[in-house]
Amino acid sequence: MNGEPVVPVLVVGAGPTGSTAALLLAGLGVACTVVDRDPTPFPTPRAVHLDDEAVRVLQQVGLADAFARISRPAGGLRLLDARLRPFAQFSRDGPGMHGHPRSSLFDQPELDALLRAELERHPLVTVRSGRELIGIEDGSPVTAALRGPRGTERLRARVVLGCDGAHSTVRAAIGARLRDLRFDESWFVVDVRCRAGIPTWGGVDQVCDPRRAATFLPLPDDRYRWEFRMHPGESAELLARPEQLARLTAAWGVPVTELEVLRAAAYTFRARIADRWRAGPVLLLGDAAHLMPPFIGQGLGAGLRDAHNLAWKLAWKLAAAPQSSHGGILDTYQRERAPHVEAVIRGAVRVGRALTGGPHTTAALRRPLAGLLLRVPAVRERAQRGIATRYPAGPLVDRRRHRADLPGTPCPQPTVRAGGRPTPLDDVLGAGYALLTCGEPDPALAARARRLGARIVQLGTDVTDDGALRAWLAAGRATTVLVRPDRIVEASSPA
Ligand SMILES: O=C(O)CCc1cccc(O)c1
Repeated sequence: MNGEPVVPVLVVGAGPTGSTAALLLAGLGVACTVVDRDPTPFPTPRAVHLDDEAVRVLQQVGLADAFARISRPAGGLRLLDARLRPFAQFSRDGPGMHGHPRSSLFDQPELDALLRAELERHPLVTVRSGRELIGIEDGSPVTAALRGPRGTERLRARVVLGCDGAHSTVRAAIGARLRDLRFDESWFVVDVRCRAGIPTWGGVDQVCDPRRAATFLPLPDDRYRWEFRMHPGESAELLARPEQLARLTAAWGVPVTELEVLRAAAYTFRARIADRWRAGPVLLLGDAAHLMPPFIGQGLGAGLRDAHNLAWKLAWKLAAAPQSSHGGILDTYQRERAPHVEAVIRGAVRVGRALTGGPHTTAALRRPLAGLLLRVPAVRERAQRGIATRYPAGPLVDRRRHRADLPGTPCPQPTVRAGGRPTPLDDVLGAGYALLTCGEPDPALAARARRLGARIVQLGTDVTDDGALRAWLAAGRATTVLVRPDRIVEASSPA
């Protein structure tokens, strides 16, 4: 066993979070072995929504165009009463700050196929499907025991990433516990094809009916998803019967005979967060670290943000790059991600309760109350904005320099002109650190950028844009920002 080669990173779980983590790492020159329990990607749809910041992560692994082809931009979220009459709408029209549609709906098996093909193509990634992790032995390197087609195999790795979902074996192996954020509801999830089409406005509909809360999502092409809150005593088998399905979907006006059911299953929507995301070289990402109800469509996006936050830090750690100021770089992973994810989970729970909870009297009040609340500009602005990442101050988020608003938040990605051609900003920033400036950075920041090997991007010379970047810098009282490889601003120079 000791003569066996040691792989730099073992990724457990080839779902979108694990696959994206492996591709990000491979893009940074780190070889990964990805193992998955299932011999082939899981064929049924699960996640259906990503926001623009999450699609920007897919862009970093070269999949933004392919994702655009398999997804449809969504108009936003509407709240409907029990008779499907809209009473509030949160629009996600127009380009977001990340250079992608602010809301996209897709069918997960298609995303899985894109990611799997990319993994298979990458010379630094090895995929070993049909192998289930059964244990991890501490040590340096770590030894993972895998049950595979030829019995138990052992694999040694410098780092193990647990991307193995809600029932994570890696989580159990490091003794992490899930903290309960108090949401447990059983919902019936039905994915269908309807060749005749179901009339939609192009966004997500949330039916705020306490007797039968429901969500309706128009996926690409002729696919659709319904989610119905289940009543005590109901089962997926019962609700999947044609007469029950006809009753549940009647308000949408489609004969049940027009529906081809792709999947009908009961799900328990939960809100949980792991108390520790790392034990030495073993780390948790995605559903292994956190679970949230789907009411704001942020579950998978949180996993992709985890991968984005961690991959470059891990690459630096493994390369022992000259980041002497970044000692304990892996400690920043949970410190940054956990508060953000917890806020998102709590937001999803609040939305779920507000939209679908409570007795009939609450439902009667919901409509006028939503109307009133949405007249308050701050509330409206907050609801329209959706989820915005903001990491706390720490070793990689420097808010000490001046009254800095930008550190800890993402740098926008407009299309800029570079070398005479329209180019997404991230292509100009490159895969490492970048210093984006429209003035003279203060000497300390410039020196830090040099130490980090940052690419210097001068606004107005190297790139020009329509003024959005200057406006963003000015609003953040900055002339220069040091942008991390995950596009989060680490530090800024005052204006
Ligand atoms: O807020 C949005 O624009 C989308 C919300 C959404 C996405 C997916 C499921 C869901 O219940 C809501």
